Amino acid sequence: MRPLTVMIDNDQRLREIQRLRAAAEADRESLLVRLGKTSLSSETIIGVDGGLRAVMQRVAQVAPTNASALILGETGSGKEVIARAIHERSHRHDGPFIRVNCGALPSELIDSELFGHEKGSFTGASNARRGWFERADGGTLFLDEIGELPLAAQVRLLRVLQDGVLQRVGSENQIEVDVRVIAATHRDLPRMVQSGEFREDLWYRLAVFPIILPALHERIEDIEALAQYFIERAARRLGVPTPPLHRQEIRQLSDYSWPGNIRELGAVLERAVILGHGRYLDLDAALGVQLLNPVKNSHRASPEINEKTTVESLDIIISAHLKHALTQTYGKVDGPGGAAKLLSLNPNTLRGKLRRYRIDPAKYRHR
Ligand SMILES: Nc1ncnc2c1ncn2[C@@H]1O[C@H](COP(=O)(O)OP(=O)(O)OP(=O)(O)O)[C@@H](O)[C@H]1O
Repeated sequence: MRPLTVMIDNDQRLREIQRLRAAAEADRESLLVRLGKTSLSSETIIGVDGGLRAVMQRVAQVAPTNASALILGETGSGKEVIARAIHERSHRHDGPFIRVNCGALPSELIDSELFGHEKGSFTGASNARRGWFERADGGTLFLDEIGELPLAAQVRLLRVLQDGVLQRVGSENQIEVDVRVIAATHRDLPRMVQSGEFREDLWYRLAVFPIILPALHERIEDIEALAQYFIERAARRLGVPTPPLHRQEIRQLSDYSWPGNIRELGAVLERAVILGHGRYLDLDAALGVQLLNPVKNSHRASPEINEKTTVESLDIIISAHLKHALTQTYGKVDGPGGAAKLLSLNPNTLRGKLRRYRIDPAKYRHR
């Protein structure tokens, strides 16, 4: 009979493996949703004639080849959109496009997830399973957040890329796969190579064709078109009329630093459409929430702070705060339940502020 402690260890390990499998399964579910109709087709890439012109030229050069591509860019800057564009413009466009988030793979399951496993090859492997490489056969495998892949997995990935064959976990058989790999990361891979966190041979293999995606603050010329696109999309989704986008609002969007890039822009504009009930864009309030979020803004806020942006940001925050109070009081300024009481301000002082920030309380009465 086995000692009790060993049995407990095994049980715990099995439970842990099952938990990890469930987590991987959940990630796969979200992946499949992304592969479906929520995915963005290349038709809607904004900026192809603007800030993405050089990137799209690179896409056109690399797409018809079978070369690996490496997309480098900040979080939310559109790396997946570009990976998909390469796939759609390649001769593999009828094949699968599969995105795997390397950062979300539990380290114990990386091999099994990428290369598959045979039945009984490890505790919990009750069935044989094809890995993502096999599933992407004839198509493109998009390895997102490649910088998160542990060194041991990097070695095995390199081997598959070089030889075009893989072995499932627990099998001696070599399986041939025809997969084009596109990798992406927001991390500084060359620095990781220097520090030994990323293998140099894999870097050379992947970086055959690097594509550097500009951050949103480096392609301000696209802000208006992107904003218009996101406003229309939000209005359509919410079933409300499309509110107009004014010059002053475009300026306001252009002045912000966008640490979360295009994803953040989309979220801010959706919030602005919601807050303005489709009648107008409540950009002050939508951006106010963003500016009050110190975590998201911290990494780029400091070098850009100067007197002008600080004063402007403060104005935006105060104005958002006043609007928020008026939303809660349905436009009532003084008396019981009024915004003055809520803000502990003298009603005349509040009226002065509302005039200064050109806020009309009447606009909030209908809500
Ligand atoms: N050029 C573009 N035109 C329109 N929408 C875009 C464009 N680029 C990105 N988006 C949208 O912005 C959001 C973020 O894009 P995407 O997921 O491709 O960024 P990412 O760089 O891969 O992000 P992460 O680093 O988090 O993986 C998505 O909703 C995408 O549809």
